Amino acid sequence: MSQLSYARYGKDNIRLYKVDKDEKTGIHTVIEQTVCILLEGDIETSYTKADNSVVVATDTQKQTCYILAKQNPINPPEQFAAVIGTHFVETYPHIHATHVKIIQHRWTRMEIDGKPHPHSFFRDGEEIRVVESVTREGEGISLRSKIEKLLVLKSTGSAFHGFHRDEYTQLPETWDRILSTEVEAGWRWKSFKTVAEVKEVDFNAAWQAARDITLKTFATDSSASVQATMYKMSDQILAAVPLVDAVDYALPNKHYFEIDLKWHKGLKNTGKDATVFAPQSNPNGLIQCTVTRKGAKARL
Ligand SMILES: O=c1[nH]c(=O)c2[nH]c(=O)[nH]c2[nH]1
Repeated sequence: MSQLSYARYGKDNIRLYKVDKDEKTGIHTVIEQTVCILLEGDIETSYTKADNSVVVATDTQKQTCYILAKQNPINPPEQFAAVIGTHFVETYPHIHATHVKIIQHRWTRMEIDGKPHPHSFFRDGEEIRVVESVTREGEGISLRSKIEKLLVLKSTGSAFHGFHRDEYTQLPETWDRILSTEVEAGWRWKSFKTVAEVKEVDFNAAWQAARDITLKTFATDSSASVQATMYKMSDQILAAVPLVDAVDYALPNKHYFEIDLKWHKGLKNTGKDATVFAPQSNPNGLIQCTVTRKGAKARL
């Protein structure tokens, strides 16, 4: 009658914290992550025949995550994802693929009296660093890194004019508008054969470069549109990180509407006189793109 056509299982929302304590200087470095592990393989009978002998319990997966975190660096998260993924594929002959997602939360070192504090940190926003990995038996490790939930706004330096007009168009052209978005930026790495190969890569430098390029381009570009600005960002990340094959952005356009206040004693609050705006929750524009190197296959 029926057949199992998709099966993955594992542990989600494994919360993990690791501290590195430098004995000489007394400086602590902390990392907090949320890990998801999903396994694939010859596990059909656990669904179709109640055969638990093929099940590496999700609790075992969680315990393994803690042990691997004790035995290995968990920063950069790309490297830890590869370590976890490879462990399951190499340890269990019937497990053929591991999908690992790691969300790294921000703990930024406090500055007290102008000096970096050795062991105190604060959460400076909701921005997260994300890694998605797939380790497949015989096929190596594929990695995608992401920045998510980085909220930015510029109060000028953005225009939107010259767009298609017809009988459905009401939006006026603008040469000066507010631009705000919550950045979701991803970069896909060339595939790696082994964990040793992954360990050679400076993922933290790439994350820093992608973040710096995103912020600098957002701030300094005379934006003709979200589309044009995000393409410039993608292009620069591809140039800065040679091991990256593809860069993608998904940028919501978080609108700020002008409010006409001339009904009140002729108050001027539109065009160049606009200072009070109404931030909109929804609907919002949503602009997406993937940019690859010339000659690479497009995946639109
Ligand atoms: O940068 C923009 N891109 C669009 O496609 C668009 N559409 C729209 O209404 N406003 C904007 N802004």
